[in-house]
Amino acid sequence: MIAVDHLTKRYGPHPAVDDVSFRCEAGTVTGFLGPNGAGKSTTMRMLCGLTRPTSGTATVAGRPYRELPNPGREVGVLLDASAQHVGRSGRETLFLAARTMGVDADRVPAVLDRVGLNPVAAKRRVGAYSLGMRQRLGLALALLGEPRVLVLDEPANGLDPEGIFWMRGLLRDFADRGGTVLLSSHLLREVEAVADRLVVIGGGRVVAQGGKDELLAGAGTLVRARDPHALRLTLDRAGLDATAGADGGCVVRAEPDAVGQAAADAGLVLTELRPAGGGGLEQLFLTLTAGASTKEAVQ
Ligand SMILES: Nc1ncnc2c1ncn2[C@@H]1O[C@H](COP(=O)(O)OP(=O)(O)OP(=O)(O)O)[C@@H](O)[C@H]1O
Repeated sequence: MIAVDHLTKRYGPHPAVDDVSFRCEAGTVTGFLGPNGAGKSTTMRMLCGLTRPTSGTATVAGRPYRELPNPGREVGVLLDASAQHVGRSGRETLFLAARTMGVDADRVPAVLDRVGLNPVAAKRRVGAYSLGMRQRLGLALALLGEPRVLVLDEPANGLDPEGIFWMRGLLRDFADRGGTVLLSSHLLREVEAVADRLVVIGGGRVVAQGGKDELLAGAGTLVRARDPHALRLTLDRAGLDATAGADGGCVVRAEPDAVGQAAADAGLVLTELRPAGGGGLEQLFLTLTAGASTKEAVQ
């Protein structure tokens, strides 16, 4: 289990992470989403003892990471796949990590196989690996100690579509066997496919969290009118809270019935009216993080 409570990190006057709290339970995959610079990596680094919080706490299995007696046996961490020693082979990297963690070296071939690094690839120097191969090796390192918790920052970076599909299966299987996964990703469709719960962060603060289905269901109403300006005025006058969505539409925090009625009362011609969650996670993400830098975040 992961518990993050009122976690805050300031660099100078502005908080990179601002009073963030969430839980990740056993048996679930939690998708951690946010635009560039939202504070995802900083939160994960604090969770893994790499960055000291200004205030608040983060624990794995009930303890701060730095107090875990053998952290690799409790939590598998993949924060930066390019941080591996380039002069060693993948196999050597894993053998060394196994010795450090007190894991039986016999586990190494099985873990290599699990992440899809074949014996030829495993003997090559990491310096010659593609980013996708480094991600697989990073995942192998994370899984080596048979932890119950995985913390993965952008693990799909550099993976091809087949690799992304494979990783989705691996994470789902890990959670279905009772593991806990916290996963940050820019690939919203992948997160949508694998996550049970979502934590959405923007400008260092949690803007939404909860079950994926529940968040998608409560995403409000997407409405478009022939005259967008008149629509905004009408929604304002009706006291309906609206955010400009993608492509000139508005996402309104109200049921379609209330939005349609307000438009009809004002004699507006609507070209679209539907639950916003029908647009999936991408639409929800854009709505929740509107105003923050989302340009690079949606792929
Ligand atoms: N060591 C540091 N010193 C100063 N500012 C930092 C440092 N690390 C992060 N920041 C700032 O904190 C904010 C959050 O950064 P962070 O890397 O956590 O965001 P992110 O959500 O992981 O973004 P991305 O998706 O682009 O990786 C950014 O404004 C960033 O510039």
